[in-house]
Amino acid sequence: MPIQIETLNGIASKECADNAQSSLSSQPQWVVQKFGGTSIGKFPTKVKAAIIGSQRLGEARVAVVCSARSDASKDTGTTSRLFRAIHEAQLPGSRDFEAIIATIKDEHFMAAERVIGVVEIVSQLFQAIEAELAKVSMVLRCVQQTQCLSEHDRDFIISRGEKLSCLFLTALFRSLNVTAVCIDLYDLLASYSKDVSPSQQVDKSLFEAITQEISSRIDRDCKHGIPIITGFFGGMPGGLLKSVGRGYSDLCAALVAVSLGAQELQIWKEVDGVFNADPRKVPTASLLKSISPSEAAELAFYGAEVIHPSTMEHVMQANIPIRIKNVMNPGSPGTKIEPVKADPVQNFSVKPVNRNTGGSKDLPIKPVAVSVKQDMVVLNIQTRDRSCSAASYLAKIFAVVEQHNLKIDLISSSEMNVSLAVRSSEGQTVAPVRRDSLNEYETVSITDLDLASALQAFDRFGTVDILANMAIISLIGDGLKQMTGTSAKFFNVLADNDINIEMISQGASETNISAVIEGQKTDKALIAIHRSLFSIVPETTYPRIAGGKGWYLGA
Ligand SMILES: Nc1ncnc2c1ncn2[C@@H]1O[C@H](COP(=O)(O)OP(=O)(O)O)[C@@H](O)[C@H]1O
Ligand SMILES: N[C@@H](CC(=O)OP(=O)(O)O)C(=O)O
Repeated sequence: MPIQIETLNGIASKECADNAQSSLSSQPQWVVQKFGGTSIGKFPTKVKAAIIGSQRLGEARVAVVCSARSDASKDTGTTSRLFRAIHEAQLPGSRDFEAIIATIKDEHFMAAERVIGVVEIVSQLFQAIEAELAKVSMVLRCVQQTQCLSEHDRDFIISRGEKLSCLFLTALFRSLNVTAVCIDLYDLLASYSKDVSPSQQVDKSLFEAITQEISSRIDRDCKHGIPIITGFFGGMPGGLLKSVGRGYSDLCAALVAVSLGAQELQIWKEVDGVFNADPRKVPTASLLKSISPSEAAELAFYGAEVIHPSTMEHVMQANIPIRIKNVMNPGSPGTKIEPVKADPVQNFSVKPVNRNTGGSKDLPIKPVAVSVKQDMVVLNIQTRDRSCSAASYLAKIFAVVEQHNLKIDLISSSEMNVSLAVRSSEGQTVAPVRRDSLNEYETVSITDLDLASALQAFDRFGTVDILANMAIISLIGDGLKQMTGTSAKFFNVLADNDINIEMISQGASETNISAVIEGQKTDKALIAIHRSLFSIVPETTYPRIAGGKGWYLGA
């Protein structure tokens, strides 16, 4: 049996792996490593090397959290395929879901044969994969017959993507004689989640129950070796997909880190860390060595796909740093998100002090990044009833927003007009046209059901303009509000590049200035803003930010 192990430093022997394992049991501290679907799909040997490399350092036990594998991109990955299978099963008479499940099986089989060198382990893995997919097919057939899909069914089906991924990685380690145990968190708090109503509060006590259960599972099932944990966890009211959405495995990793009291949570990506702009769109973007939790949360929410927005809160409260690392370049230190001293009122994000009046010297002196969030729809709602008070008008609008589950990312309002930038649900379209009569909405392509029904509700008390295919462009940095002239420069750059601004938001957050622009102009906007606002020149030439040094606001 081949027992050579590829490590970060080359090839190690079985002895090294055993040493690593024995050092595990004597080391109480944990490092939690989360790997995304494309990393596991495209670079499994690099993922394995990153895990074993960390173990060999011997300083901590490693716990691994896996997302569902994707061979090429997230769109064609296992989770997306499972979503499509669910969609097909809901179409009366369609059997196409069976072909999708067969494709998922083939992809996992091929990966196993390609990467795992021990025939016996590969065949055991095949059986385990078949058993999981048989359960998925059974639920899908049932959905088709009954034409009824519960959140519970949806969560179960989607969760199997992470289970397959963990089975694969566990088998890979077994083939290398490294002890690894697959831990499935789908049925975490099973009794709790079955009884729980979708309106149940997602509060501190829920997360405490979840983290307690995770730690007792790991303690019970994996006394030694590497726990390989599904990035899907059960127990969220209304289901994980409804409450957290795609990218949920970052939150799972955060909860695992909290439950183990980890010394660090590592999110492994295919980029070196967080850059001051999307490095795939802005070639001159530079890597940020560290950012604050509030900046990371804002960046995540406003489009940087490096980390899920829900990840920060729990780990920061538990005083656990996050490090973003690159599977392709494990030697690079990546980006660190360091917990800041908790403010009892503001939770983990400590309010920056006004620099103009001599604030803390720890504060940054420039915006840290620019980001873009695509697929936004702007609804401009204007009241028809002038006699109604502004307060009751706003109350009506927000009641509709809540009832129809709209995800609002930006709001701006005057007395009788409200503009909402909302996300159109995944894979659902809204036509890029303005319409102001309800009947006409039906003639355009709004397949987003929540949005379509919300529009009908808004139409009862206002006239609605719809702008589709929009994007939010955001400038992010702690204390931005206090940086004199920053927003003027931001908006000027957009104007100079002939980019129209549909909506502006500044002031609600200390950390963010945002504008809504046409989606197709975002690349141009990103490059122009990065060029103008992120150039560093010698300190002496810098004149313009009160209290700042070394950062130049441009020409
Ligand atoms: N500020 C940013 N810093 C780093 N990556 C960013 C940023 N904004 C957007 N991105 C994008 O986030 C993605 C993160 O990396 P990757 O590991 O490829 O993603 P995934 O987990 O979706 O496979 C990249 O596609 C990168 O282009
Ligand atoms: N597999 C899930 C959850 C996830 O977190 O994915 P990733 O880590 O690959 O972004 C999804 O595709 O949404």
